Amino acid sequence: TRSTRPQRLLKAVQKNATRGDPQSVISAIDHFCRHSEWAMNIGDEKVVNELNPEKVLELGTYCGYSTVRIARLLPPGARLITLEFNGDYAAIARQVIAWAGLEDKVQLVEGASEDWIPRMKEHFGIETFDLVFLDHWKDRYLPDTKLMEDCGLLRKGTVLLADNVICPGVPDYLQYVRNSLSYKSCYFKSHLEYTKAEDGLEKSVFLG
Ligand SMILES: CNc1ncnc2c1ncn2[C@@H]1O[C@H](/C=C/CNC(=O)c2cc(-c3ccc(F)cc3)cc(O)c2O)[C@@H](O)[C@H]1O
Ligand SMILES: [Mg+2]
Repeated sequence: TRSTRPQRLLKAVQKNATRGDPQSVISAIDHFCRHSEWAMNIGDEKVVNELNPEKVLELGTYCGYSTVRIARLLPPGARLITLEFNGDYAAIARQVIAWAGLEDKVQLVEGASEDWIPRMKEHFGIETFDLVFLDHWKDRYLPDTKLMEDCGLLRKGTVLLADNVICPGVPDYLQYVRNSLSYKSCYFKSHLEYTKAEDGLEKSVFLG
């Protein structure tokens, strides 16, 4: 059978990127997807650099591209937990993350966000997160945010960074974080990967 797109992405990484060099993994994936640098969501790097997070949660790993982009900026000892419930994608992402040499900063959990968010304390000993990157099914951003609130995983100052708030768009989530008294929210205009369409990230700080 024909290889899948994620399998071809992994091959491109193994062929064109240098083991242990996260930037070369990012460039190999950018090239594979015909991204161009200016189209990238540089918002995620700005937020990570400013925040210096110790504990990061990513919802929706896919092939691990944003995982590598974020994990490579983390200080030593910091940890990124990324949740992916599609076994094929999780298998590819594991190899992409390993190729980047970031496996000791990243914990990929194969499972659904709604099942694992309530288990962060007892399973990973995590009380609260410093940064959460939302990039999974768009209709799940809001329920999972409310679940994280209910599980006490957000502390005063926790940053939620949501991808694709314009395209494909997450209207219910945006309405919530922009109108809730518990968040201070702002929008990073960016471009949608692959195209020149406008997209953007929403950065929302939990106020406790
Ligand atoms: C619901 N709980 C969940 N728990 C764990 N993993 C979950 C998950 N939901 C989804 N996932 C996983 O996240 C990933 C889903 C991502 C959804 N993303 C998009 O649809 C998306 C779509 C576009 C896009 C935009 C424009 C366009 F024309 C075509 C595509 C751009 C993006 O940046 C996107 O992130 C998959 O790997 C899926 O298996
Ligand atoms: Mg996305």
